[in-house]
Amino acid sequence: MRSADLMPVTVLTGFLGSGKTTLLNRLVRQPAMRDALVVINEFGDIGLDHRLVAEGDEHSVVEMSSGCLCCTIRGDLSKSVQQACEALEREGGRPISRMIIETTGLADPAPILHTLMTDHWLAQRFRLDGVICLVDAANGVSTLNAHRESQRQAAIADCLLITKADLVDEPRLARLSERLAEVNPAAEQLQVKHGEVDAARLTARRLPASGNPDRQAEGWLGAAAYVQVSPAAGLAPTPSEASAPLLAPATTSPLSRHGEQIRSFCFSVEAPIAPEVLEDWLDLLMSLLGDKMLRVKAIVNVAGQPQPLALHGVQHIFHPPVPLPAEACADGVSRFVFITSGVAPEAVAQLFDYFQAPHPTKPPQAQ
Ligand SMILES: Nc1nc2c(ncn2[C@@H]2O[C@H](COP(=O)(O)OP(=O)(O)OP(=O)(O)O)[C@@H](O)[C@H]2O)c(=O)[nH]1
Repeated sequence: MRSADLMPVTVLTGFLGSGKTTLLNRLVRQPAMRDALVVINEFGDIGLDHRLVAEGDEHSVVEMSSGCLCCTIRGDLSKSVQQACEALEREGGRPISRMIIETTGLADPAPILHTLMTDHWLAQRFRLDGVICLVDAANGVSTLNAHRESQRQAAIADCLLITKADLVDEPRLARLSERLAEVNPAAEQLQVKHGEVDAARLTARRLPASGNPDRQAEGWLGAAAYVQVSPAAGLAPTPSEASAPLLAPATTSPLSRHGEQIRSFCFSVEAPIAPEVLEDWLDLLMSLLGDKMLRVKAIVNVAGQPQPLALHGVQHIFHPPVPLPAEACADGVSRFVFITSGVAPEAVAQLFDYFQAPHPTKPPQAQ
């Protein structure tokens, strides 16, 4: 099945009490979400959230409450979705056309995206449309500072929804907005009150499908918002990083003040990239550092290919590449956005140089 034919999945994430259920309740009432399958993951013995979600076909809401989707019950996602689809079919219900997954407040979204990409049944039917992260305006900054999960949720998102904006003043909102831009410079930020948002706004940053306009691909990548890194020199290392092992996380960064060090950057390559260089480089990066790769997005000019390719990876896995219209990479520059947990940009740049070099000698030392 072509990527464009797969059903879109929206992952709704956000820390405890950030307003996910409130938002979902509003979303499912909108015509654009009429045919959505809603998966609600709750933690604890008594799941309540699903009861709060608006009426609708009983099979269009799937509750998963025996554990957290990102750790213990990943395999159950596929089974539960499959059962819901079969039940709808058996009972003549409306076929679904998209899925929304509400994660628990403590979930790390990366393993959930990984499951969507690697589970055979799911990957044949669904594609990630976007990750929406809700951040509570009243507690957002302190939550980001105190909880690694909250930083990861914000870092990986395509769109950041600042909820409960009615509870705080403008300076406080501005501080939160700045902090979020540190963690995730490319994500669009929207303010939401009591879950009121147009569903169409949340689906505007999806992974481009063949034939989509190039502007959409550009928006999806958001490359311009990141620290820029290029091959050969990479970024000049700071004195403390210069003597550190290449693949060890760097110790100093403006983003390392609070808990986990999220490092995101855009690596650009001007000349077309030979397919074997691309494959070897990404294979090695993902096998050495996959668990630190929260998200990788790229639009690549591959040597000998008439169309640029969109790549999308999470942890050790990449989606099948999606060919884009030539205009999506009009300047011929390949751009890779890396959102990582502590991966130094130099590691990415130097590994690329190694594979790009005509007579490589020895790969850089992994730690
Ligand atoms: N004032 C105000 N309250 C809000 C807003 N959005 C949500 N709330 C309230 O915040 C509380 C938590 O909202 P939920 O939607 O349950 O949050 P959640 O993210 O689903 O919570 P968990 O499932 O516990 O992680 C509820 O009492 C909501 O009514 C908002 O924009 N403004």
